[in-house]
Parts: sequence; C-alpha cells; structure tokens
Amino acid sequence: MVKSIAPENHTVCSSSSTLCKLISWWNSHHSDKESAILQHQADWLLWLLHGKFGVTDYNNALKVGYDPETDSYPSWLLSQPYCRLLPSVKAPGTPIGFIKEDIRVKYGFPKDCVVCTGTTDSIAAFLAAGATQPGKAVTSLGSTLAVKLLSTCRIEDARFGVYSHRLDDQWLVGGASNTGGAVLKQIFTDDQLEQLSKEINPSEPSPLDYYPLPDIGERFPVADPKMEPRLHPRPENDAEYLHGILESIARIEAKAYLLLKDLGATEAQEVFTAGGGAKNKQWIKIRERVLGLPVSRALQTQAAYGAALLALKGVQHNYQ
Ligand SMILES: Nc1ncnc2c1ncn2[C@@H]1O[C@H](COP(=O)(O)OP(=O)(O)O)[C@@H](O)[C@H]1O
Ligand SMILES: O=C(CO)[C@H](O)[C@H](O)COP(=O)(O)O
Repeated sequence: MVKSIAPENHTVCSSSSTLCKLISWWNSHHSDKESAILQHQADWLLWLLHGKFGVTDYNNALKVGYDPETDSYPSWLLSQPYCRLLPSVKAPGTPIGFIKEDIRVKYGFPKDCVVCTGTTDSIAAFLAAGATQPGKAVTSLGSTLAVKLLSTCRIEDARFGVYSHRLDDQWLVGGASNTGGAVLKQIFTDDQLEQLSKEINPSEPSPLDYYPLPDIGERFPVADPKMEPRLHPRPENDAEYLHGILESIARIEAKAYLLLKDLGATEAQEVFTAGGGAKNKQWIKIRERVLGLPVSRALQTQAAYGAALLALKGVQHNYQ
C-alpha cells in the first residue's frame, strides 16, 4: 500500500514507519476519522504542556513522509485522503507557546516558561553528546541500538532501514536496530550485567556468534520483519554467554557503520555512546576492537539533556 504511493526505497516503506501505522489505522478504524489528528509521542507529551493541537517537528515527522530538505509534505502524500490528519511542522526547538497555566502553577514554573518543539529520542541523545563535526557518531545503547552519524550528505534506503534526519544544515544518517538492551534485559538483571561484565576480558574475541533480538524482526542494518533471534548455543558459564552477546551486538553495530560508509555517508571517525549500555566499560572496549574506531561514553548520556539543550537554543534564538 505505502510502496504504491511513495518513491522507491523511501523511509516510509519500512514496515514500522509512522505512515504504515497511519494507513493501517485509517483502513481498519471506521469511527471518528473526522475529528482525529496524528500525534507522535513527543507531540502528545508537549500538547499536555502547551495545549495546542496539530504541531510537530521535522525530525518526528520524517517517518510519516515529511521532506526536511524542501521543508514540506510531498505532493504524493498531500493527495491522500488522510492528509488533513497531518500536523503542521516546525524546526526542532521552535517555541510553540507558553506552558498551560494549571501546569505552571502545579509544578512552580515561571510565568514566561515557553514550550518548544522537540525531536526524536536518539537525536536528543546525539545533541546531549555534543558532537558537531561530520564523521562524529553516537550509538544509543538503550532498549534498542540506534546509530546516528553526522554526515554532509543525505542517505535514505529502506531496503536496509537507513534514513537521514536533518540537523540544521547537516544530516544525521543512521537507523535503529532491534538488538540492544531489551534483549539483555530478557536474560540478565542490571546487577548481573554489571557483575558478569567484570569477568569479561574485552581484548579477547568471543567465538560465539549470535543475532540477539528480543523478538522476531529486524529493522537495521538489515530490514527483515521475519528475522529470528539467534541466541544459541548457550554456554554453561554466564559471563561467557554475556561476552558472546555483547560481542555479537558490537558486530551488528560495526556492520551498521560499514553500511553507512558503503552507501556514501561521511566516514565515521569517532563513536560516542549514550543510553543505559554506555556505562559498561568492558562493552566499550569490545566495541572499540570490533569497530576499529575510538569509542567512548558521551559526557552526557541522557537524551533528556539533549532535549533541554534544544529548548535552550530555541528560546535564546527567538527571545534574545
Ligand atoms: N551494565 C550494563 N551493561 C549493558 N547494558 C545495560 C547495563 N545496565 C543496563 N543496561 C541496559 O540498558 C537498558 C536501559 O537503557 P535506557 O537508555 O534507559 O533504555 P531506553 O531505550 O528504554 O530508554 C536496559 O535494557 C538494560 O538492559
Ligand atoms: O528504536 C527506537 C525507539 O524504540 C529508536 O530510538 C528509534 O526508532 C530511532 O528513531 P529515530 O532515528 O527517528 O530517532
């Protein structure tokens, strides 16, 4: 359905895209189409704060089909019956309005507190890391593994789950794999992760070859909704098992950066790490060996810090 209206290999062709979800909803629900609007999670959260419907940012809107290069929805999307559900789009960090009075009073915010448009979680993590030059990258090791590489050129190829977000006048090229912390959490507690990791010698390659996924389906660097998790054979020693899983996730990350290079992105030179997995020093060393690049923990590993920086920039730009 999406493939019949969108250009070949467009990001919206990925089965997890916002546009696929919107069309699936449009075709399966027969009530309330008249009053419905499309909100991304971030739009909904911001709406609770400012109370204005139908506003988003061009990062969140990418996967519904918004073109951040022309700063507009493409004509193939605007000719669809559900196009009036699409929110208006502003640059990330643009002031939308003052915070609602009841919320302001409840939480003690100042009277001039302004709410700005946001961005996606892994872009916020990139901003938190403070990387500004092409070739610098951030891998977010949260529930999933999201890769963002600052590049001078834009790349998009849904066959591999690769897309580019606009970051001012540059591009954040990358994608998100379903591997990452969620699969670790299915097998180990956070305490076990910390203790077992200490038993791993990161300079020694693990011979175990897995494809750790929490469920069926992968998005990037291979887009395959039917891919099965591969987590066997399980050795008796848990530290060996964890070593094999961390090393296998590192191989997926290395494949991701290699793919971006092959597709023509600026070559990665240095990788910062954000998210819950960033605290694992052994994993950072394993990744450094497998990627063949300098890898370090970002100074700020919380995406929320990047979102706050974005709001600060927006307010300074518009009110000073
Ligand atoms: N020591 C550790 N080593 C590797 N991963 C860890 C460690 N501690 C926690 N994690 C993983 O970090 C993930 C949580 O990170 P977080 O950035 O909060 O995720 P989310 O994407 O859900 O916001 C969990 O899925 C957990 O498996
Ligand atoms: O898997 C994720 C959340 O579950 C990723 O963080 C997300 O898909 C990445 O999206 P984007 O590249 O648009 O920031």
